[in-house]
Amino acid sequence: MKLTIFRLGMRFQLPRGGDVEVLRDVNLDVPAGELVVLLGASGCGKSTLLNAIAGFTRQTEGEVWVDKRRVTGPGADRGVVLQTDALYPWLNARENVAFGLRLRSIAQTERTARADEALALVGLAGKGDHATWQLSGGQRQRVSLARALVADPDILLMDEPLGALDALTREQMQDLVLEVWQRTGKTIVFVTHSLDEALYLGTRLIVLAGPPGRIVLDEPLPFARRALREGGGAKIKSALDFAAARERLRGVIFAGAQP
Ligand SMILES: Nc1ncnc2c1ncn2[C@@H]1O[C@H](COP(=O)(O)OP(=O)(O)OP(=O)(O)O)[C@@H](O)[C@H]1O
Repeated sequence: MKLTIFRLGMRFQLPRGGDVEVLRDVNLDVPAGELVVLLGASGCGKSTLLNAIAGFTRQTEGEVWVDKRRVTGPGADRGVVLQTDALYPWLNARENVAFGLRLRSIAQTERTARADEALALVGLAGKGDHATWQLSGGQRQRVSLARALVADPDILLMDEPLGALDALTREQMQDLVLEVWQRTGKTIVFVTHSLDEALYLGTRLIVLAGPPGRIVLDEPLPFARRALREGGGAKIKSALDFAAARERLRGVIFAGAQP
């Protein structure tokens, strides 16, 4: 489903009076099925933008639309995965995935079937009965991803979902994100401050600079589709054009402006 961000601005009130401008005039049109990566230095407003799309915080200016519906709060049309997994320790993996369906009064058999299907999609088939403490960090983030997917949202919002993982697990999870994207065709907005991750995962790259956060680069990327065609990333990440793109991007981020 299409995502539209129109003249979005955000100011936060400061406790001692006054306010701080965190986002200014952000405009973005994301067609259905695109994998958009939001990249920018720490504090430039990436999470603030994602939270506004999720409906967790209300922007002070502008509008967010999912297809023809205006976002005014959280909704089942947007699934969210955060850096910390926030799984309920008293529930097993399947129950964690199915939790949102329970709140929507979906019958137990359907909840179980849908949770198991979502777990299979993230490579955790047969792990539904596992307690959360029996799962590795990567597996816990797979459960979080399954939990976001189980309600079949139109858009998947991911805020540094791989940021807390070790380097090897992170690479495997990047390929999982690509696989899930290919199999589900979801529109994904993925926040990261890793240049390599952004270049590898996105079909479109948005660079934010700030404060106040604004878009300084918006361009298509070829590497994700190449990785899916060629079945893996190691060769792509060490290719000359990937290294050149990384260097150029580094310049953009540190200059905070277009090259
Ligand atoms: N509720 C709030 N009140 C005041 N300032 C805030 C609030 N939330 C965020 N900020 C400020 O807004 C700016 C942007 O924060 P945000 O978390 O969106 O950045 P980010 O790009 O996601 O950073 P990081 O990569 O470090 O997570 C920061 O300077 C932060 O301190």
